[in-house]
Amino acid sequence: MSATEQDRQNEQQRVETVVAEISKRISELKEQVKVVSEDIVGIRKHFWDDVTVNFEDATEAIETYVSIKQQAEVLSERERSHRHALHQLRTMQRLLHSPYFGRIDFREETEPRSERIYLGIASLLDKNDEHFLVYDWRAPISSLYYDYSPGPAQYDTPSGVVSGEITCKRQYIIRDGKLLHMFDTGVTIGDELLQEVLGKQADSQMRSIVATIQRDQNRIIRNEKSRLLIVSGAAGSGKTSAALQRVAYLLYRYRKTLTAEQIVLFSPNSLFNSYISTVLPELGEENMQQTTFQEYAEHRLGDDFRLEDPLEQMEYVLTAKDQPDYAARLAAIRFKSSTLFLQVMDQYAKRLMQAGIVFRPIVFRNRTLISAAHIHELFYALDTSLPIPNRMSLVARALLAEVKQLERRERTQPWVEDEMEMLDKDAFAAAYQQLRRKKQFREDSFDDFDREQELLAKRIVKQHFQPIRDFVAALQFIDTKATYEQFYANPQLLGQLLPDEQSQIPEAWPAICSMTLAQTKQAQLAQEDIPPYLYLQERLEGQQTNNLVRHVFLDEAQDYSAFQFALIKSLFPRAKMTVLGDWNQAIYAHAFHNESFGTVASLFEPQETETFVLTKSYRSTLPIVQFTRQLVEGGERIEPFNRAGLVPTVTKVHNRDALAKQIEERIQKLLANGHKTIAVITKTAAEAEQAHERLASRMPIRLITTSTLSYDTGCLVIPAYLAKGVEFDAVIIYDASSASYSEESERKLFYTACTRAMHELHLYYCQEKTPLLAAVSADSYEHLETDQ
Ligand SMILES: Nc1ncnc2c1ncn2[C@@H]1O[C@H](COP(=O)(O)OP(=O)(O)OP(=O)(O)O)[C@@H](O)[C@H]1O
Repeated sequence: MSATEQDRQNEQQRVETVVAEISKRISELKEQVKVVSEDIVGIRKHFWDDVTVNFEDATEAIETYVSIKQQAEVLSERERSHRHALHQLRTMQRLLHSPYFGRIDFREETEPRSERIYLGIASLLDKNDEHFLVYDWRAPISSLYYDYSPGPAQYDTPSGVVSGEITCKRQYIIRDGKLLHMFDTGVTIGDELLQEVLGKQADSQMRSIVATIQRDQNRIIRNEKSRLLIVSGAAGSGKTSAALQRVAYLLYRYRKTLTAEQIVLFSPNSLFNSYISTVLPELGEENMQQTTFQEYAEHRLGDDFRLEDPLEQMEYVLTAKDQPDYAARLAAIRFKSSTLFLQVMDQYAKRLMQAGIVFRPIVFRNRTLISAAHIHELFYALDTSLPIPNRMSLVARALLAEVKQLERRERTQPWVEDEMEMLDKDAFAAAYQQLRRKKQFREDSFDDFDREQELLAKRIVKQHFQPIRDFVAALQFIDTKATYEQFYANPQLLGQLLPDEQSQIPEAWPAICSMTLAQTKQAQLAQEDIPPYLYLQERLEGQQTNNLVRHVFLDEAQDYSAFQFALIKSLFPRAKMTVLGDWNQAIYAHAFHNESFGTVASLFEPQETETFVLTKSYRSTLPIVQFTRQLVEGGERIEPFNRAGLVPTVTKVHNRDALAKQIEERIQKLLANGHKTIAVITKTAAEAEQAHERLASRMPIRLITTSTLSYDTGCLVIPAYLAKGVEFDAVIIYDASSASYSEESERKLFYTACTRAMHELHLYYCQEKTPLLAAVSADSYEHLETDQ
């Protein structure tokens, strides 16, 4: 069935009817919000007028209590109703702009006629609250729209499967109450609307995709069964989009039991957090909690160590190749992030059950009150089959009892008397008052000088001992740092802890050990040491788990090490996990030898796990995807979305000055072509600074660094690893010469940078172009050479 002019007129009329209904609701809701807020102000103002306060006897007091309670309930009911009306009002305001985006005509098997289902970002009932003028895109019936072409179709409902036939499927672009376009579609969500959406200019914030969710993405969004959902997808295939619409779906599906605070998204960096932060509010939902692994590590270890940032580590890997310990450091990064090392740490923790944990003594005024050896003895006297954290709690309990004894004995120490003499009048008066108060319940006299002295001593010692009690309760007698260091102090130990003798250990292990110790001695922890350190800490002190969180999302999951997966899983024992990533974008050194989601999959039972693969790339034009997919192994499996555009260019320039001039000219052209966000992507932060310096004298351009929290449209210079997950209208690769991208290990970073482009991609190089372009066929880009 194709859309005729008559159809179009009917549809425009329907839009107008629905918009009129929405406008009416908006006025009603505005009035309601006004009335309710006036009520609230009134109740708050006159709260006590309607309450009879009388505490003369128990009956009166109860009546007073009941009357206050009633009044408070009226107030909180009004407040609830205000929140509800406001929420409804906001939803209606969002619908007013574009009330729906799709329609299916569905005839249930048992019905003679089909029903028209219009889909929008929220539900709208007619004025009698009987029929849906618009269905929420997350309603069970709406899945038909995403999953089927016209023909036989079915959907799940809580009471079973409903089968029937889709007789028409239509898409609309409605803006400000005007029907701009409509398309009838045969296949899933037709190309026209996607073309329209994807052809737009990039924003500094991500947009929702509910109008054009593809079938494969819908399966991810609506999956409810798996404890672990793994999504492996090409650059630009909509992994992040699917994750965010999934959050919105879950909040709708479980709206009675699930709140946004019970969902946590781990993302690559703060810039990315701000990039995605508008999607859920656009859909009328609150944002989930957003964090990064580094933020979590800072929270746990930030007081004890200066933690290296993942981006500092990255900058080192990319720029410190000439340093003498570079090879050892790289080996350390890879080894310490591997599953093998996770097993080694596990073995180490098991061995610590029998012997070897280092303890801190309990020291008071430079005197050892309880020696480390004594704590060691207490700990290892306990049943060795008990988990370490349980034994630690028992030790803490025993220590607190000992501290109590010691505290009593301490009262007779000369320093206490000295301190008493130093007490000023006020302190004496306070002690006296305290004694007086206590005296009411005692028989002996408060005049008793000795007793006053005794109580003052008790008070003084108690005050001084409080930090000791805190120290014990916080298990600070465990010296995790020394226990971690002890593992490196004896490089031979590793051999004894390997799960099997064939395991490969780095040749540079002794050097790695010294390097690690040199850092920890200065209270610094390298990025690769953070997960194993945290892991050991958890094994010694016990988990700091969060039982409230029900869903954890890990975006850019290829950047997580085996350790990080294991830690995150154990932190949220009651949560389902959605893990999304692309191995072609595994830019961190620890990921080079860890090319699958096997590690994370092994954390759950196979029957609890489902894996989805997204192969179609939506972000970039056809020529850009045809270019970028040749950069990576297996790239032929990446399917471009058929959107026309200019072929990428690769331009040779003579020197750095010429480079800046050429880039400036390119940017002017891009701006003239209507592109809004243009990113000059460099390999490193150091290079970004240099590029910015050269370009900033020629045009307004912003430098993005690790401390940038958000960005606006415009021109920017950004290092590749900060551009992760983000996209731009046009990308300029600042220096694609062989001097810059020379190593195979930089391929993924280079690929990540190039795949940030939506509409145009331009690469520049001096002298030789990078060997990473060798496999790219010459007809997939335009080679340009300048005479400058
Ligand atoms: N179904 C869709 N409809 C419209 N746009 C889509 C759809 N799927 C993806 N996109 C668009 O494609 C672009 C890339 O999506 P997204 O960032 O979610 O991909 P990704 O797989 O996370 O990418 P990367 O791994 O490269 O960061 C975004 O602009 C997104 O809006």
